[in-house]
Amino acid sequence: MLTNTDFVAGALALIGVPACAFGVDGTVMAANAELVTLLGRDPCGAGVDQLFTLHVREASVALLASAMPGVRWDTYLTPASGHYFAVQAWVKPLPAGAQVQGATIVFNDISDVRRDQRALHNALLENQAILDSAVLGISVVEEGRNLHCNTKMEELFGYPPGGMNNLSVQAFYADKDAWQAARAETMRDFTAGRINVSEYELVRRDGTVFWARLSGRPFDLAHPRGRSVWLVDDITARREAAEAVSRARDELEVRVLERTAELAGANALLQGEIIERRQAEARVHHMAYHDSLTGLPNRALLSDRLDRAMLNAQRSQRQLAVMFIDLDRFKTINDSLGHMTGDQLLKEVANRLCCAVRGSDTVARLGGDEFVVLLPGIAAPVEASAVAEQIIAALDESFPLDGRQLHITPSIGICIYPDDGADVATLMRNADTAMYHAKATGRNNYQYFQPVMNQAAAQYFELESNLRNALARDQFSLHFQPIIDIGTRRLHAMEVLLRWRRDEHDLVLPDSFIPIIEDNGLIVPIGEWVIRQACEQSMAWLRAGLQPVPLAVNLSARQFTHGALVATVRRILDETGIDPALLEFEITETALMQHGEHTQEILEQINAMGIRLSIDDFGTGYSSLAYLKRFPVKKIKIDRAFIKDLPNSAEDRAIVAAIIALSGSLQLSVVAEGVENESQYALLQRHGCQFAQGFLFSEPAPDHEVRLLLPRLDAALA
Ligand SMILES: Nc1nc2c(ncn2[C@@H]2O[C@H](COP(=O)(O)O[C@H]3[C@@H](O)[C@H](n4cnc5c(=O)[nH]c(N)nc54)O[C@@H]3COP(=O)(O)O)[C@@H](O)[C@H]2O)c(=O)[nH]1
Repeated sequence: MLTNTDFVAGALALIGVPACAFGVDGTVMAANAELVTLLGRDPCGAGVDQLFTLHVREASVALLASAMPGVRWDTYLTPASGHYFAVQAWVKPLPAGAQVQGATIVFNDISDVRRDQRALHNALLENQAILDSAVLGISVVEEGRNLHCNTKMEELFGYPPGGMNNLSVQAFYADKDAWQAARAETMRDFTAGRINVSEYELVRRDGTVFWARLSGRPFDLAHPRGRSVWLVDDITARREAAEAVSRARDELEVRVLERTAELAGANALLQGEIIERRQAEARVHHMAYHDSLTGLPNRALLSDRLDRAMLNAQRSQRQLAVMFIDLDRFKTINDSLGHMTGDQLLKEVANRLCCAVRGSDTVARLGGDEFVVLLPGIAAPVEASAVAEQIIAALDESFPLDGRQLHITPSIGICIYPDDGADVATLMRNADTAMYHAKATGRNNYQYFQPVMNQAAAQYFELESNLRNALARDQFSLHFQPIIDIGTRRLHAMEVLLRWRRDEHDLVLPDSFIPIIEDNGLIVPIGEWVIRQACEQSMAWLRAGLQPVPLAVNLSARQFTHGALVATVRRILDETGIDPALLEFEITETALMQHGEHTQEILEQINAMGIRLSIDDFGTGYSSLAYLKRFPVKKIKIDRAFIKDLPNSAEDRAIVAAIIALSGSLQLSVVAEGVENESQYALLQRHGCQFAQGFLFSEPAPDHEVRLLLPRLDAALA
């Protein structure tokens, strides 16, 4: 028979969710299978309170006791396993007419719901924890309003907790324009399905600003205008640092540019200096090996080339020639016409020398008027003769310089390698010796070196060296040679002739030393000494009561053209007090002709002082009386070469007669030199020659002899 309890159990079985029924005494009367499964045990017979987990048991029993119809509450059951799980309990009392009194409890398993709730809760807690611990400001924005945000965001903007909620985002921008620009940019990115990342200067609650990096994205990229989440980072420090870095980089860049420019400048300067230095080195090198005036190789380069040429000649079994060239009387031109003209002449000479030799030959200048020509690889010494002749011919033509026609001749010394020397020094020395020999043999010629020349050269150098001290040692003296009036055979004048007493026994005649002192320039101080000495002698005769006669002093070409001559003579006249009428200067016609207008000028100045001028050695040079007419010359002296054979040579007689006749017509007095016998004297007298000089009357003699020829002043007055 079916009991009421069976009926209740049958009803419970139909419910389909865990359920049970309990009586008024609180004992479970029936439980369906779902509940038994859920609990893992059959609760029937046990107290209903035992269904519930301990911590909710009391509360649940209280609710059951209230027997409120339809009471529902969430509670926990404790299954056999010991785990509890969430259920919603729904109590319904058994109907009042029922045979059993009690109530049913239907359980709704809400453990999943609870788990989900818990998970959600945990997720929310997690999110909150994340939001609260985030170092970035995070906010949710909708329709331009900040719905809510994290603490960091509030800190960033200086708001109290919740103070930013529902605020318009515009409030965070400096002005409306900035905000609208940001919105437009955001919409552009969101619409394109991108997150928006931007940097703006935002405003805090207190009005201060800071630089923020914003990164926003819509919750749903498909709805760009919907809710969005924003991350905000204060990047002021980073920007300042970046700006500082940028400034520093800019400064660095500027500094680098400046330094680069500086370095470029310095580099350019350096390059310039390197070029300049190279040029200077090249110049120095050129200067070291070339003559600055003519550009020709100098002694150093010549030595080098000579060295190489000797090696080549040795290898090729050939010879070479060294030609030492000295320009005759160049110093006279230099002294008289000045260094500028002298330099010009040297340059022209250099050109002509270069033209006279082959390209493979070397023309060098050693200095002054000394040149050397090196002929490498000659087959025989005679080849040097051909070159020497070409050089003489090349210089033969006059040099038009400064409106003058200058003439210069070379003296050339030649020596041959290996016969005359096997090293540079010996070859140069021997060529030089040969050159001196060429000078001694009349200049304007060439001479090959011969060993015997060394002896002559040694003598020459000894002489030259002694001459340098002769003036200081008072070794010079004057001799005087009378010039006789042919008509009366009485003393007319005296020529002053220099003598050198080299030692006690050795009286040296001028022909042996005048050319040397002309060459080395000593003629200028020695010549001055002669003029002064002659003037003093004349004054001494006067003081001795003798009637002085005019003294004829020889002037060499070099002395004549020396710039200081006129001033020197004037000073001597002043200092000695001699009457200028008692002084005559004899100049060779060659010396006169050499310097054209310059000569004219000097002659006129001398003439203006009252000193007479005569032409010495007439007939040996240009012999142009017409030309001489231009000069203030009073007398000519016929060279003794024409007098010597006068009695026997019709030709000489004709020449002498012509000179005397022409001189007469030009109102020039004539002196015949070198008259040694009466025949010559008679002939000269017959041809109307006024004056004569020669051994027939007297050889040159010292003062103490010639003063005997001078009339006494008192006798002359009587
Ligand atoms: N610039 C200077 N030149 C000078 C000076 N003193 C002399 N000289 C020149 O030296 C040359 C030689 O002079 P010297 O040896 O004195 O010979 C002179 C006479 O001794 C010589 N003479 C004179 N008469 C005769 C003669 O009858 N027979 C002969 N064989 N010789 C004779 O002639 C020389 C003088 O000649 P000149 O001068 O041409 O009148 C000589 O050229 C001097 O000029 C000086 O101080 N400065």
